[in-house]
Amino acid sequence: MGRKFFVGGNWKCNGTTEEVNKIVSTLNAGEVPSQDVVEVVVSPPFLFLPLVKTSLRPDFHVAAQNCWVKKGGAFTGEVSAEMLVNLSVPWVIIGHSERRLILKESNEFVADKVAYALSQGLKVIACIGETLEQREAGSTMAVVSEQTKAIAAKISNWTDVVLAYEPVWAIGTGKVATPAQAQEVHFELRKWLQANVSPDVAASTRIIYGGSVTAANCKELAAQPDLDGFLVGGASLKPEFIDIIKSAEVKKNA
Ligand SMILES: O=C(CO)COP(=O)(O)O
Repeated sequence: MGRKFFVGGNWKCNGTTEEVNKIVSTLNAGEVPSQDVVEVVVSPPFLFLPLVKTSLRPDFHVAAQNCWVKKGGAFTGEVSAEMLVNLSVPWVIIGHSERRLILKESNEFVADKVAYALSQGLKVIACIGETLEQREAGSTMAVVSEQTKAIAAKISNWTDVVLAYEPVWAIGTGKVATPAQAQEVHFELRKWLQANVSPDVAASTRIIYGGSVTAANCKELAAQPDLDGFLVGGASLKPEFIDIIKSAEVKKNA
């Protein structure tokens, strides 16, 4: 149903000006499939967004890693959705597990952020995912469907949403979900969208996987039918990010 492969690079809280320039040069020199085949979005820390935006090749786009939950104002230390729009930053990552767990962002708070960012015209990479404890307790689907339900309750248009399934136990651990494990959750999430939002939204919304994705494991994951791309952490800071982008070809040839 024409879900374009999506590869996001989440740089998290990493980088100096020199390192950022180096990553951008590598990305700019990379030979990757055309924009018709893959959408590439990199997410540097706020401070580097203007630098990356002006120096990055035009077929790649940028995302912020967070934004404030409502209109800006007296909220020390926050960056508003309006500011991102003002700087022509098209995308924002919301609800990353590092923010949910370390900064205690609740399902409702994340959902409010998603709704507000969309209302301002931003496109949103909304992150969900279970912890190891939750997986071992057999509550993976209960957890990710609660997280998705909170978002679904507050938005009516999914066109500008990419859902990122990132099992917490796979993030930064080198312990990637197996293709079957990822496919199972992506399939269930799509089924959830079909039953609780609409068949159209289920068919058209991209569900991407994140958690220890590398050049070595991306192709097998990309081949899974309900997996529409990746949100890459550590490997997005390295030249192998180009190889991960190229895994979009797997889909094209599927
Ligand atoms: O959290 C992630 C992307 O948002 C994944 O991080 P890693 O690829 O470093 O495991």
